[in-house]
Amino acid sequence: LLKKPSKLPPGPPSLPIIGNLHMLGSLPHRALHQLANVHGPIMHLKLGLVSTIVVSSADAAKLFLKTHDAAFCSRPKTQASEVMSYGRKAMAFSEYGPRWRSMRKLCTLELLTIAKVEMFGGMRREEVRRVVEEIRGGGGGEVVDLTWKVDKLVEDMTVKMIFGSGGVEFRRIVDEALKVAGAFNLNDFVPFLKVLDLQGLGRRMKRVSKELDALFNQVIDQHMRSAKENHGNHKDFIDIMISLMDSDCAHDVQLDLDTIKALLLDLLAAGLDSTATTVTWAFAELIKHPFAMKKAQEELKDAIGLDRMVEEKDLVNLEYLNMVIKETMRLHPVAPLLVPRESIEDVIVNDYHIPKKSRLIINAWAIGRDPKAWSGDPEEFDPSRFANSDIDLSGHYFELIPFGAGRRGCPGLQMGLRSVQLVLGQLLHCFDWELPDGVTPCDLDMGEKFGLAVARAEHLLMKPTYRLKST
Ligand code: HEM
Repeated sequence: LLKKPSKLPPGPPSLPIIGNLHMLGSLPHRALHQLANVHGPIMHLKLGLVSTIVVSSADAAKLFLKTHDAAFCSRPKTQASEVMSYGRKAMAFSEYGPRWRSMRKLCTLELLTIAKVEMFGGMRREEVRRVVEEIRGGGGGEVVDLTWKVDKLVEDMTVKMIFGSGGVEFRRIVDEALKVAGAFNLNDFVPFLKVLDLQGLGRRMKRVSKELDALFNQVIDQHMRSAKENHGNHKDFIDIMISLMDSDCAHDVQLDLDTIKALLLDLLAAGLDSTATTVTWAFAELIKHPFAMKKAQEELKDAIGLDRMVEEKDLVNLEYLNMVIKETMRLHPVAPLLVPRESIEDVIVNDYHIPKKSRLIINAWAIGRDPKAWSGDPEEFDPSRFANSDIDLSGHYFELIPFGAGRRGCPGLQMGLRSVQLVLGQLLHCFDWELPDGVTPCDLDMGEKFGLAVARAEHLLMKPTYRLKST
């Protein structure tokens, strides 16, 4: 913790301010990590007009996300959440309160249950197999843009799960929506700049939300027309939501059209890039660490054999693959600063007074590198650090929180993790992977691109060779 000021005002002191908006740069998780190395794991920054607490160690994260979770469980009002999320009608960007609680209940009990994860298993199986065949059809020896392939595969799986089907136009609109929602928006930190809209984000938000709205109306309308023929047989999330519109068990939510559309955007924003980005980071690390790649592939060969592809029932037996995923998420959490929180009341934390409506940023990226929490070299990719360790991704181990923790922790963990395991496992099992001629693992650029999910700056180009015996 920062040292307390020597002259204390009456009552608990405020945390002294040590930084401002200019210090964040283009990769804020890295800049904040450096600041924390100097000022400690709990810092107070003034970002524009917003008082922001930044947390950068496992112990401090536990303090805010467990001990004081009830006080820090809201989300700040942002321009994107207001303009694009139908006045914050859904869940991910909504303020804490009875409405959020009902929406969360609806999501966890109706949409993101283990039963629904299983229900979409057949669809995932077909989609992943189709991409394996596509890559194999390249004849071998040809360079594949793995980033693009994995992005497209996860997009197809997510869109089928939510909408049943998609389209090219859809991708363009959603990409733009994610870009403007993920941008660092000055208007959120210096509200009087909103009228000037210096970055042009406000205008882009309005434009894209209009396009999204038209698209959502079109797909919901199609689903409503075919709902009668489905006879209660739900094929995707929209079917489920439509059936809940008239039902008694909508968990106290008035599931109107705007709420459904806001929820669709939440699910797309949360589900699309997070899964694909994790898979490509894992591939990049495995290419840089051939020993780990070999070990993961040998485990797949021993557990499954080279006569068939991976099935979802195999995934629980793939201990090393799961360690690779944890290690990837430790070093490359897709949301390195999680999703910002806001305090709903005045709180005293470690003798410091933190006023109501303070913003809370949890630097999961820095926590994954906290030398007090991780032995050896925390910067080194080493999946075996999880051997004989109880640490999992559930949010109960604060040194590893890529899905967040506490009341606002990710409700899509099971859904997201299952897709990551299947896509990564299948591609590692079906192919041997090499870098294109003349490129060595040391040349591989590990630069990042900041956004709603922090992806690799460069696409990953790889040469696959089919590895299985049978078709
Ligand atoms: C690898 C995959 C994923 C990762 C790493 C991830 C990560 C996260 C993180 C860090 C948060 C913020 C947690 C916090 O504030 O403590 C979050 C929230 C959320 N995630 Fe995920 N997520 C993933 C997949 C998914 C999927 C597939 C869905 C649903 C289709 C989903 C739905 C949500 C929702 C609705 C929230 C907002 C929860 C709330 O505010 O109450 N996520 N996720």
